[in-house]
Amino acid sequence: MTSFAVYNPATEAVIAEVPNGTAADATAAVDAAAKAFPDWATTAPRARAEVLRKAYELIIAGTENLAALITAENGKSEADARAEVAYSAEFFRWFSEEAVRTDGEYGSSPAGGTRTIVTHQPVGIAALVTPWNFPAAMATRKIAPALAAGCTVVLKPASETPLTALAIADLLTAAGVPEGVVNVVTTDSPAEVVTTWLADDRVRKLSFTGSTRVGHTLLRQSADRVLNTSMELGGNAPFIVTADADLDSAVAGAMIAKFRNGGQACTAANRFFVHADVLDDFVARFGAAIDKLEVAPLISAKAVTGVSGLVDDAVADGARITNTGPVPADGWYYPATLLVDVEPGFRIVREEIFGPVAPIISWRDEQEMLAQVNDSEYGLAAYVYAGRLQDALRIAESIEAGMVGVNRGVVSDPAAPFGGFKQSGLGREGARDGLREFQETQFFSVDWT
Ligand SMILES: NC(=O)c1ccc[n+]([C@@H]2O[C@H](COP(=O)([O-])OP(=O)(O)OC[C@H]3O[C@@H](n4cnc5c(N)ncnc54)[C@H](O)[C@@H]3O)[C@@H](O)[C@H]2O)c1
Ligand SMILES: N[C@@H](CC=O)C(=O)O
Repeated sequence: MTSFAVYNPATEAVIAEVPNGTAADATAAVDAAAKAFPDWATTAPRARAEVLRKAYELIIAGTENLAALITAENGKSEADARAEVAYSAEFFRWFSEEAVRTDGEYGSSPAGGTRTIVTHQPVGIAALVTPWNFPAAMATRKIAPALAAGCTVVLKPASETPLTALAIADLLTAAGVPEGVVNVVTTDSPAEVVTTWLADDRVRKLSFTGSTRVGHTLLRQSADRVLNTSMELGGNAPFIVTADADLDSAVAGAMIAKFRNGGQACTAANRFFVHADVLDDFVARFGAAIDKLEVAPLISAKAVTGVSGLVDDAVADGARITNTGPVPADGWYYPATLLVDVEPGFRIVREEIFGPVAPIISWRDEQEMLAQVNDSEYGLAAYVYAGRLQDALRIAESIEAGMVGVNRGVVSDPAAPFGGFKQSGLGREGARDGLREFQETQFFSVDWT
């Protein structure tokens, strides 16, 4: 088999070569998953739960190793990498607890002639496709519920970050996951591998996390077999600050919502709507924090070009750069940047930045601001900072987004249903909803006459 190179974004050096999987490897992975499925699907829920719990413990115990791997291939800071390891392990703990809650329903028909028993079956072999920005968590957010439900999986990690997925697969084997239950195919020809899976009748589920652009393609391909799909796609999160918000708290939240993972998060605040009465104060405080912020590198040279093009266009349209943070001379870096005098129609406001740039829009009229907030094909995350909870909730309820941080800059939580409205996706991950994505609902209609 041929191989492809994995790079360290901070040094641009090659750090590993991994197998370059082909269509034949994709089919071999499904063969293994198909062989393992009958036993895993009928393994007692408690036994599956204990394997998942062990996986949680092993990931936590191996935090330093896994975090170092994430930093090496993704470039994120050590602190962000450790936080990601804890977050990714948590999916195994949460779904080990959900695996044993095998709920169903029992009812009777209105006329009384039948009894209805509703149950949930594992959907079958699931194809999982994940991005590079959270190489551990985006994989475990799918693997944990799939295994809890009794599914076996084939996983294609992003070609930029295959090492973390391979390390997680090893940890799962050590935790007692049987051979064939989790099968990783690394490749730099994603379409070849994923198309093979989508065309294979034995694959019953696609769970994809990545861009809306690739999501469109995979949804079209999935239509041919009416494949069960879960899509976690792009975002364009608004961050709203009202006139009476606690500005210290809003700036602290903005730093997390914008700069966690260097802005390379689907949930990253992409456009700031700050009330005109507090605009200068907010910009001064946010700018002071940005001046000191050293960001991690972006994932690639192409990503740096993309972010810098968005900023250049915004400046050409009339925006002003008020603050920038420090960056090293080498590596794929773009500095933390604050932009003011931004208008809602600018490209930087309409597209996902996926980098450490914060564009600020000023507002006075709440309805006008909400219309601008909702004028987007995306609807993943949003953030609201307001002094009165009822104002925050009124605004939150008006936003077309699946997740709203209310006076906080993070929404991610394995126990909450993560997902988006509109073109940000279909379905939810985490919580009980995440388990349901890997189950088929079945009912038995029982004669009662
Ligand atoms: N909603 C969420 O939960 C969530 C989480 C993380 C990232 N994202 C989104 O992911 C994007 C960034 O990640 P990315 O750049 O890795 O996304 P991407 O869409 O380029 O790639 C995602 C995955 O799809 C694969 N892929 C690419 N082209 C393909 C094709 N033609 N056929 C099959 N597979 C293909 C990639 O190799 C990778 O594994 C952003 O838009 C971000 O918002 C969303
Ligand atoms: N930020 C998201 C992942 C998307 O990038 C998360 O926290 O799960």
